Amino acid sequence: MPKPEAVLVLNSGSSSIKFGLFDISAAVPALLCNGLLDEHETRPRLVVKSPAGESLFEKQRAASDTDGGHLFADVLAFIEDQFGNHRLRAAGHRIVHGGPDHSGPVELTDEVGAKLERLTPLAPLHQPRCLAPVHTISAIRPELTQIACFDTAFHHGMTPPASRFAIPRRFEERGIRRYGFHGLSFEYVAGRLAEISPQLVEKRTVVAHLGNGASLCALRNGRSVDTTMGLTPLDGLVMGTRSGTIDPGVLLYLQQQEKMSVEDVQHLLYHQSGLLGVSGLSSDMRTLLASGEVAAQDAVDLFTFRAAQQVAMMANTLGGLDCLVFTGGIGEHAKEIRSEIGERLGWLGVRIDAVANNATRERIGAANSTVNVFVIRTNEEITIARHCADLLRERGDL
Ligand SMILES: Nc1ncnc2c1ncn2[C@@H]1O[C@H](COP(=O)(O)OP(=O)(O)O)[C@@H](O)[C@H]1O
Ligand SMILES: CC(=O)OP(=O)(O)O
Ligand SMILES: [Mg+2]
Repeated sequence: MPKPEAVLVLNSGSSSIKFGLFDISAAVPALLCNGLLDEHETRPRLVVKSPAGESLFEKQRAASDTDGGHLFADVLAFIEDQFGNHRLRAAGHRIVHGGPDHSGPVELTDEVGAKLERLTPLAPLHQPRCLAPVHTISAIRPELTQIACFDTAFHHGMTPPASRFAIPRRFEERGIRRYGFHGLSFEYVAGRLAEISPQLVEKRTVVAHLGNGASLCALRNGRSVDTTMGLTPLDGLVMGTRSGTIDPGVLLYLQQQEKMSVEDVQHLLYHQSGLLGVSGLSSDMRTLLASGEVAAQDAVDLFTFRAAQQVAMMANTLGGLDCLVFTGGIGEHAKEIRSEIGERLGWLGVRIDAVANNATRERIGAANSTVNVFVIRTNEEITIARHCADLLRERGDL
């Protein structure tokens, strides 16, 4: 009997690093175990669970050891130990920025890796975090194929005017255009929506990925036609620590009048703004919803105001709205946020059923809603596993 084939998936986000081990022997990848590398505590912690949610392994690094990279080595050792009957064929990575050249997954050769490294200024909060495990794994397992799956790829077919900035055309030729992100999540949601409601595929759908990073995608026929993030993951919605859409004049003012350096402005926009900046309290939606402070409520209000405003923008691209989907940590778990955004979109025909919403059912639209409203739990990891399996099969390696 040949050994079953497996792929290790790493999903490095701005607030978490998730991973999953998938059996890719059959057409549909099957989860073997998954886990979280939690770096937010003072000591990085690794938790591995079975598909049923039982804890399989837990490890906390010593206080002196702040390098999360060691935990990737622990993940590989755990897999070797517990799933040694599988043949690990590849490590698949979520890479946030793919730049203009990548419309699909690619093998992470040294050359590709170096090119992706050069995109760091376009995603300074993410790109180094996504590429770090690539380096760790290639040091420990140099023979293992590594594959990059891009957040930008799903939006690659987006065309002007949606993809264009109103600046001189020569900059567009140099790649300064709107790329969009969270594509692995939008791709998963589009696929799941087609399973739940095939008749909605041709309809006008807006997907709201609301997590620590947040963006919207206008979907038609399963493809992205518009999105709220741009050249970088700073544009669009209010996020945990990012400003979202801002008058570019503010940036000039901060530099010219407040004498802030370019680095200070970058730090302000990526790390000190958004929910954290407005509340002065936290970037975590749970903390803000539980707080009685006025500034926390102000931050939540701005979040839902801007989200509804930009859903309307996406609906405008689509020429109307038939379907609204919530996903991401906030979209999946914060019923208050879904309800508030729904209220603000009442004029577009959105009505959320309070009972279904409180119970976080998959369908939360009320009977009199002209818009179908869903909550779909995203799964970027399985999307990456599928892409890796497809690439390995295309190459005849599987
Ligand atoms: N039960 C909950 N209620 C409200 N917000 C939640 C809940 N669970 C998670 N969140 C929020 O989800 C966000 C993280 O989203 P997630 O998609 O997991 O992050 P990332 O962007 O790093 O992938 C945080 O702001 C967190 O507060
Ligand atoms: C692109 C992006 O914003 O990702 P995250 O939600 O992980 O921050
Ligand atoms: Mg995420």
